Amino acid sequence: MSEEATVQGMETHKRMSYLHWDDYFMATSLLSAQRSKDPVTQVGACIVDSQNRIVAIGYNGFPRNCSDDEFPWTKAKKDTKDFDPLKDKKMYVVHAEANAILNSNGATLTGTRLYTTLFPCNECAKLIIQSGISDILYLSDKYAEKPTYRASRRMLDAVGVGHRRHVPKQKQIIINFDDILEEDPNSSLNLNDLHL
Ligand SMILES: Nc1ccn([C@H]2C[C@H](O)[C@@H](COP(=O)(O)O)O2)c(=O)n1
Ligand SMILES: [Zn+2]
Repeated sequence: MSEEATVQGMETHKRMSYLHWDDYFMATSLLSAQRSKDPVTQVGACIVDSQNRIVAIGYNGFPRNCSDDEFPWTKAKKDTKDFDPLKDKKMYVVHAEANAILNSNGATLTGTRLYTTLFPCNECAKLIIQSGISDILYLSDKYAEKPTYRASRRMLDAVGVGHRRHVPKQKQIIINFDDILEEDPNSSLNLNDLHL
């Protein structure tokens, strides 16, 4: 039997396949990460208040007006003879979590939750603690053993900021613009004509 009960083609019950809150906010973070120009790791973050309202979102990128085409997206290799620390993206990138906090535009973040696609580093942990965020949900912890992430965990644990890996309820969420356009008789837009 289908999830949505129907009588003579009319939906009579609420739709059951709606997104769970945590999946919704993590998906928002993932969507935000898609804005990142970082060729290796795209990170997205979303801050949510106790009433499940999105306060701010962010992704990793260079500071405003620092050109994505002029600043380097490379990682400088320390043990090479032409090592140049100024050619390393980490000198310039604003992390997704930091951008989300900055994008909150002065709203109080006390007691909010941060959804992030990657566990926060130590610098972001400092900002998270100082801004009053009380819980972190993350997807990946791929750098867990690096000192910056161990320091992050140490600070978060010391002050009681909760952190847990988000286990998605849904395996995937498909966004297909075509689905909406196909059911709209007034749409003259043909997605095949788009220049992406
Ligand atoms: N929690 C984090 C961790 C990292 N980022 C950013 C910083 C870089 O743009 C990228 C990591 O690059 P990789 O070392 O994997 O080449 O992710 C962040 O925004 N938030
Ligand atoms: Zn960070």
